[in-house]
Amino acid sequence: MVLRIGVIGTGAIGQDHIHRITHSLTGGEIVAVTDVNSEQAHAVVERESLQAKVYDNGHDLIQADEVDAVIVTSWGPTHEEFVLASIAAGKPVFCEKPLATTAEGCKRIVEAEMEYGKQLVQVGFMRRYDKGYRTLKQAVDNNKVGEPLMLHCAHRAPSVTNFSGDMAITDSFVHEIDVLRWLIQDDYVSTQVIQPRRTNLAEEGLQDPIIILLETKKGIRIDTEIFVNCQYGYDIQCKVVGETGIANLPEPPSLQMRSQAKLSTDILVNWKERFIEAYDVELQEWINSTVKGEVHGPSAWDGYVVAVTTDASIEAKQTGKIVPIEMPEQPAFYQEAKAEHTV
Ligand SMILES: NC(=O)c1ccc[n+]([C@@H]2O[C@H](COP(=O)([O-])OP(=O)(O)OC[C@H]3O[C@@H](n4cnc5c(N)ncnc54)[C@H](O)[C@@H]3O)[C@@H](O)[C@H]2O)c1
Ligand SMILES: O[C@H]1[C@H](O)[C@@H](O)[C@H](O)[C@@H](O)[C@H]1O
Repeated sequence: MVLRIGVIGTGAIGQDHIHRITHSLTGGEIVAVTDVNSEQAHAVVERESLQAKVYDNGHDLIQADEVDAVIVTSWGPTHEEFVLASIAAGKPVFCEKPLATTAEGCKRIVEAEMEYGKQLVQVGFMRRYDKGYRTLKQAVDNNKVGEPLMLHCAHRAPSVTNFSGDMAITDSFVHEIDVLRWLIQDDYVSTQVIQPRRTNLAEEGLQDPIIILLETKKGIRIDTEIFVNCQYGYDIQCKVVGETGIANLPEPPSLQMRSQAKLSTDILVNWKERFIEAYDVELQEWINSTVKGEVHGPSAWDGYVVAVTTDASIEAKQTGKIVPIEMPEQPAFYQEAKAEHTV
């Protein structure tokens, strides 16, 4: 069976997902698209040679008979409304991060999905599909370094544009919030934000870098440096310090050169390249599980946990205090589903 997919939002990542589903992946076909910039939506259909109808708006696309499943890649503040509409229509939906811009919004989605009675929502946290993170998780799960005690992480980008306010947390750190919890199978209990000396190379008003300190239920301490104007490259680091050893996130493969009296390897400069394979695996696994009527990837509950942790971290940045993260118990509805699948 071919999954007939409608895409809401044909901007940067929407175009990437359309391209990979059409040219690299199997089992999915883009049959409908929409964007508030309809000229762009038409241009994408033409450029990718899609047999797809361009809809006036996301709601009509969700209702369309030919659409089996929905991908939401519009701006963050529009996600909640399209995910809720997909649930109301009983259609599986893959939503790029954030699931909603507030924890309350995510909660509304969780409640709607539970009321519907079946999981339909997957959130686009692609790091769980990265080969490096999967290798690291295997080592942790197989007790290769003993019980994890501390994690030292970094999320660095050469530079950013239009990054303001708390986007280092809401746009960047959200990936660590999701993937680290998945990696160590633990929940966060508090967060603190340290603001070191500010780089002169950040846009006016942006505090860069920041260090975020998370504590988990088991007492694991996690420090993450977010530095989005580091100049030298896009660099994601994760080191798990356990009772008997240390496991590092593997570096992306790169040619080692000996030249001009130097031994060197390149560092990537953009996130698309760094996670290109992860996006492919993520969308392929989403198509495969959706056809079976299942959700295997990051759930609406995971999206909610990220939003609660994000809100607490913003408060911690604003107040300079250690802020408790109060998370309700995960509903059985999500626990049962998780027990059956691994991602
Ligand atoms: N998982 C990741 O690593 C990752 C990477 C990049 C972006 N994202 C997320 O994907 C989303 C899109 O990011 P982007 O970089 O593609 O942004 P973008 O601005 O390039 O594209 C968003 C598109 O959505 C359209 N749009 C906005 N409101 C709409 C509406 N109501 N209906 C239909 N279309 C609408 C815009 O016209 C635009 O074309 C964001 O939420 C972003 O955080 C995730
Ligand atoms: O910090 C960036 C992340 O590393 C990427 O994976 C994208 O999510 C991008 O939107 C963020 O700005």
